[in-house]
Amino acid sequence: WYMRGFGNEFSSEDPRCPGSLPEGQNSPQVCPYGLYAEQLSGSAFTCPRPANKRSWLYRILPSVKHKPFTLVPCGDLTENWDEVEPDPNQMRWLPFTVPKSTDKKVDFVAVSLAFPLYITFTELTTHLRLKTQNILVLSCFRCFNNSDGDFLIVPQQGEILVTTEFGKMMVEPNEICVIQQGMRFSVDVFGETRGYILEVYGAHFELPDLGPIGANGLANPRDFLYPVAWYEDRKVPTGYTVINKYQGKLFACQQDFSPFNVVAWHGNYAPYKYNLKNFMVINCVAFDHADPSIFTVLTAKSTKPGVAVADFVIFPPRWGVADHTFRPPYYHRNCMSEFMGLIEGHYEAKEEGFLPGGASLHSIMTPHGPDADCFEKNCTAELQPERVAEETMAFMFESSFSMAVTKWGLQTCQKLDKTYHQCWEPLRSHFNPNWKPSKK
Ligand SMILES: O=C(O)/C=C/C(=O)CC(=O)CC(=O)O
Ligand SMILES: [Fe+2]
Repeated sequence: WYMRGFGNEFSSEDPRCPGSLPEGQNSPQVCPYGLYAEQLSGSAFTCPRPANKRSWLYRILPSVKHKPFTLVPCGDLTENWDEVEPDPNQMRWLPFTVPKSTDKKVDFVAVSLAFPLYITFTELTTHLRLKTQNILVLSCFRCFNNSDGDFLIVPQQGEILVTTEFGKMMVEPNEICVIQQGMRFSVDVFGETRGYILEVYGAHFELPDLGPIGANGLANPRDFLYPVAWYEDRKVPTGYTVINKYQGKLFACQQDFSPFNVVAWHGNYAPYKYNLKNFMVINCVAFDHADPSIFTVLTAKSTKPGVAVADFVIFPPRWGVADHTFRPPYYHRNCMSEFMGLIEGHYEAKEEGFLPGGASLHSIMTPHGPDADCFEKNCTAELQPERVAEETMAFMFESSFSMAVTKWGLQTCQKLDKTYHQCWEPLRSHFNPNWKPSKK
């Protein structure tokens, strides 16, 4: 089970150790059950209260007890990290291949982090993440910790079991989870598994402000689920590896016990999950296509008011009812970068070619919009109320930063759809210089 809310002051004890959370203070001289107290700070100590994030962990051994970190050699996990190529073209990728469990690099760390699709070293990275069965190995003997930023994980195929210092979360397609900077975690999969990861630096995800919408709507705080404390007191004499991403490089260290040894914790800095089906969709009920910001689930704000490092936006099933309107997304150029993925179904602006497990990238100011089929169909469609995106879940990582696509994304993955631009080629001029407004 889980605790509900968004960024609350939570507290949780593993039921095997009642009273393990110290009463009335964070750092007693001796903690209950002989535990160590450890604070994890997700914000500067002096951040204003609304942004101040920290948790207190009460654990069997503190995380400092480990052998020194050493760089994971290049040519292994980080080989795809620094080759980046700017390219303003519209890009689309066919569904990414799920590596076979016999392939060499197939745990969460190896597969997920070795293949960044695009990178800016300032504020965010998108990883296209694919993985498979033997992540088991990872959860028993390896965990991961990101010192650089936060991960937002979007499983697309197969459920994942995320074990963290705060407890366990089962996350299935149509759910997302967020694991913040510094949290140790591992991932188990149960078959062919694929998903997307967005990494942001320097900001945590928060719920967007609602302005005139009012106090309720979009993603409601009560639908976010936080894990409850769970510990294992497991010695690993053969060595447990902690992998640490620090300044864009991977480091590994050994310790002789499981890091998932937190018996109790309290605080407002913890991982969480959210089911996208709980999103309260708001849409136009009169005319015109509303801007996609109405579909923002979570936002990582930059220091400029209203400008996000990255927004996580979804396009869920809903009603389309706008009168005298071209209902699909309009043609546009955007000062933000738009990376899209598809969890299931058919996206309205691209019925063909944009497939579950694939992706598209429309970079800053790169023109894009509905393909020719979609345009022709929708200028003549009879405008009845109709369901849009039934059985579909598309999403967008939208960022104010420009992206450079890695060599892995351009070549190695072999999924770049070189024909993407052709979906707009049939668009033809309908211009008629003799057009007259119709008499009312
Ligand atoms: O309002 C929306 O529904 C989407 C808005 C978008 O910007 C996403 C796209 O750019 C879609 C696309 O044409 O690929
Ligand atoms: Fe767009």
